[in-house]
Amino acid sequence: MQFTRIDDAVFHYQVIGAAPDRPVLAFVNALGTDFRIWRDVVVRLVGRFSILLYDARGHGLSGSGEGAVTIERHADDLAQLLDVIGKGSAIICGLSMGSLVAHTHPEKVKALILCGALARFGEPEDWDARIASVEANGIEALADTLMEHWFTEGFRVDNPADVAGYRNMVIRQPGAGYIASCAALRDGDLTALSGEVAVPTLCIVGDKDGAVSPSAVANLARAIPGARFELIKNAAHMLPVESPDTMSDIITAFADLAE
Ligand SMILES: O=C(O)CC1=CCC(=O)O1
Repeated sequence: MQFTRIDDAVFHYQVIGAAPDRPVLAFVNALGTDFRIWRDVVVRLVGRFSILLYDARGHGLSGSGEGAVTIERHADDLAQLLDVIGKGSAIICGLSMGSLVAHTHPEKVKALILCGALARFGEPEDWDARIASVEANGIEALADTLMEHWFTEGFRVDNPADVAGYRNMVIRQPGAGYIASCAALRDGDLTALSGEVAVPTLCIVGDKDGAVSPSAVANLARAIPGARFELIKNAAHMLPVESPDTMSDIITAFADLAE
């Protein structure tokens, strides 16, 4: 199956490499992306894990549903999707917005991998300005800036087709879904939850991340009891695209320790 209904929306998902003896590894997307961003990591990890990929509410081929979107609502969707595939809990790896979603339902989490993660992203007025900009001019007006945040200059010079493709991905996200998740990010603050995380946790960030500062991610790791921290060299925000070898090595080593 590739689609399922959760509450008021249809969700696009895939389970890859399912086997009863393999730990479940669920990937949770960043704002403005769909699950294709994980492809190069998934192909490296597929024999080791049962992998769940899905498009978040209002992204990719998943529907938006009605009403406001919050980080908690995104997390409820993930929790229900794990139930749909018959898995009570998983190692959850979230990128950016996905990192907030990843640790909102502790009962569903065996271990956490938080990539380009913060407990709170930006100031509310920045999100309001972004929402106003997308309402007025569409996502396309942001796309070049996003590419600079997502990818290092070296990657952009060496891989212009990939960058053009991911630019297409972001500008083709449903505008209403993108705006709804901007509002979720504006209102989402998991600072109080960070100190309560009780599962093995790894925080990862690229040293050239243009969306979050590596030192802020290091601070998040310090706030989470026992969390490890990894800085990936020569990488920006879109770690699974720019650094799939390093990402998959780090994920495998962490899962070995966490099991
Ligand atoms: O879109 C951005 O600016 C970076 C970002 C913040 C949360 C997220 O998922 O992406």
